Amino acid sequence: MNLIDARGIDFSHGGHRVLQGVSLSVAPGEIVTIVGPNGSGKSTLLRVLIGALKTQKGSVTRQSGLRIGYVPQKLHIDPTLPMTVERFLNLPHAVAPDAAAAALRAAGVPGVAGRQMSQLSGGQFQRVLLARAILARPHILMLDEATQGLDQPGSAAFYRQIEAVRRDLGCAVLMVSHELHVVMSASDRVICLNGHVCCEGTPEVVSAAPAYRELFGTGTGGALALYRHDHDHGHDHHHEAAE
Ligand SMILES: Nc1ncnc2c1ncn2[C@@H]1O[C@H](COP(=O)(O)OP(=O)(O)OP(=O)(O)O)[C@@H](O)[C@H]1O
Repeated sequence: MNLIDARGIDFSHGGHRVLQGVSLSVAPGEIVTIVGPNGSGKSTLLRVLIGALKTQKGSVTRQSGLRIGYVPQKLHIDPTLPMTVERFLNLPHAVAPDAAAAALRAAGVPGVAGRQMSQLSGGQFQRVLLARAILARPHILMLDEATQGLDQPGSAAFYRQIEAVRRDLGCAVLMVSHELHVVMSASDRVICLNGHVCCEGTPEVVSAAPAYRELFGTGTGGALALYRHDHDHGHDHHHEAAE
C-alpha cells in the first residue's frame, strides 16, 4: 500500500501549464528524489501532493491518517523579530520541551533551543526546519530544495542527516533537489521531471536514460548544465527509462 498515489496530475498557474499528466507514488520507507530544471514544476508538484494546491485534473490519494513533515524551500523570518529556536518549534502548536529537544537531536542540532533563529548558520537553520518537520512524527518527509544556500560539504552532511532520520523514524522521504551527484546515490528512486515525468527508476537507470542525459548531460558537467538548461522539452511524447 503506497503512502501517496498521484495519477495524471495537470496543474496550471494562471494560464500557464506547469504539470501535465504527472503520476507518481511513494511506498513506506523509500527515498524518492525529484530532479528537474528550474521551473520544471517540482515545487508545484510537492504542493499538490501535500494538498496546498488543488489539482485541476487527475487525483492524489493519501493513505488515511497520513502524517507529512514538510520542509519548505525557504522560510523568511523577519531578522528584527526576536524568536528563539524553542519558540519557533512551538509554532503553530505547543510541544513538550523534551519532544523539542529530541527533534533537535534527531536533526543534528542538539543544544540550539535557546539560540535566536536569526543567528543560526544556513545549515543549522535548515536542520531546525527539519526538526520542526520531525515533530509531526511523519510517515513521509517532504523536502523542497532543502540544501539551497549550503555549500557542497554542508549539503552532503544534510543529506546524511536525512538518511539517519529515515532510519530512526522509518519514514519515507520525497525530496526535490538540484544536487544530482549527491542525491542520486542516496535515493532508492529518482524521478526526472520537466512538466511531465521524463524518466524514472533507480539512480543507475535514470542517469543512463536518454531523456535524463538530454536534460542534464553527464558527469559533473550535468549538474552545471542544469542551471543553463534552455531546451524546451516537448510534452507530446514520453521517454521511458525502461525503453
Ligand atoms: N504562484 C504562482 N503563480 C504563477 N506562476 C507560478 C507560481 N508558482 C510557480 N509558478 C510558475 O510555475 C512554473 C513552475 O514553478 P515551480 O516553482 O513549481 O518549479 P521548480 O521546478 O520548483 O523550479 P525551481 O527549480 O526554480 O525551484 C514556473 O514557470 C513558475 O514561474
